[in-house]
Amino acid sequence: MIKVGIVGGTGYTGVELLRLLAVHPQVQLTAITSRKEDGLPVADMYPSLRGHVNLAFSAPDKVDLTQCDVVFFATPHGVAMAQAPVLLKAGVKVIDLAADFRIKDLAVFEKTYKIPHTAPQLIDEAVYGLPELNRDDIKGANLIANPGCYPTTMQLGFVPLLKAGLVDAGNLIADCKSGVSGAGRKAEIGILFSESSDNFKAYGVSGHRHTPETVAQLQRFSKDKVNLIFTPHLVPMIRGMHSTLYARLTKEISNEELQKLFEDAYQDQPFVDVMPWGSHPETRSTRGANVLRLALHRPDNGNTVIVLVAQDNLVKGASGQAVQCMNLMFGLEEGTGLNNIALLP
Ligand SMILES: NC(=O)C1=CN([C@@H]2O[C@H](COP(=O)(O)OP(=O)(O)OC[C@H]3O[C@@H](n4cnc5c(N)ncnc54)[C@H](OP(=O)(O)O)[C@@H]3O)[C@@H](O)[C@H]2O)C=CC1
Ligand SMILES: CC(=O)N[C@@H](CCC(=O)OP(=O)(O)O)C(=O)O
Repeated sequence: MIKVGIVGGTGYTGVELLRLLAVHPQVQLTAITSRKEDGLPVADMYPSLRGHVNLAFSAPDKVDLTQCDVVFFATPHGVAMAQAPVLLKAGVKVIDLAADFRIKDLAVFEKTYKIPHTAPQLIDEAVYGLPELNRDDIKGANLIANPGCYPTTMQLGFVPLLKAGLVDAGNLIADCKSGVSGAGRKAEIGILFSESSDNFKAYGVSGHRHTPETVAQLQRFSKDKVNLIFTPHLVPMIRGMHSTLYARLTKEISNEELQKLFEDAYQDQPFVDVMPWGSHPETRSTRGANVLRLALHRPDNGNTVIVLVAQDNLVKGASGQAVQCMNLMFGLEEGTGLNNIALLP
């Protein structure tokens, strides 16, 4: 059994890890930290886990995480970088759901996140945890930088087009929407019920921290310089993310060939569903499941291709993806514990 520790067990991605790992056949949940809820049984806070998780939260300084085989950091940016060096030295694998190791360029990281990096020596060693694009490296990794939720949708939607050299890399547009759980479980005016329900707005339009992460990853697949306009929006739902991606075709290609390009790209990828041409993937069809659904459109058969992408921000956009990485790192079948179907309706 893999002994698992979770730092930040009270937050949304932390408890989503618990939901997935509590029924994972190869995992023994060993330690779950919370600074505020030291001693509280996990199931008292999250009754859905009654009968499945018998642990209590522990203050971070009261647990020895080096007894674990792998530690997930479901914490704000800056926490994993402080603890990863000691854990890695002790032979513990680390999966960070935050951004500490996602950006390889230290100056870009520090400018984007406005914090100094305290473990820059680990940045090169970290592997970007998007299995569909990085599977072999993840298998051999000790330190995973789990992707951001928006970047997952943008990469899986744009990469087949960029790889095939079919679109103008300098003119990519992503119009994305997230449910409110994307902002985490914290008290903040903008995510109060009265502010975010029955409401709809864009945010981060002049610059969002997911742009540099996404551009750097997309650039790996493009000969031409990538330029991305990314606009996130907050939608009045709890879970779910929908991205509408626009790219300009630069070569002659039929709709059938475009569809085949995506079907071929993802045919061996169990967690990416390429829907029939012209479909409309719904966030509801991904709720609680580690799946990303996408579909292609081309208005009036012109030179703009639109990729619609839907996922659950907490599962394929965060904790499910992290478990997918863990499975690969420990030589397990990639889908172990991740094959449940989305909620209906
Ligand atoms: N929500 C989402 O959809 C996604 C989130 N992410 C990323 O995952 C990470 C976690 O997000 P999310 O679960 O939403 O966040 P939450 O705000 O819901 O939870 C944060 C957790 O971290 C703990 N924590 C906070 N500060 C510290 C600290 N200094 N040391 C140790 N523990 C700390 C908190 O518990 P306590 O205060 O009790 O210690 C809490 O359990 C973030 O980096 C986020 O950007 C990535 C993809 C999607
Ligand atoms: C709705 C909402 O606020 N979403 C978050 C994205 C959460 C996430 O995936 O971001 P990181 O892991 O990179 O912090 C935001 O836009 O900041």
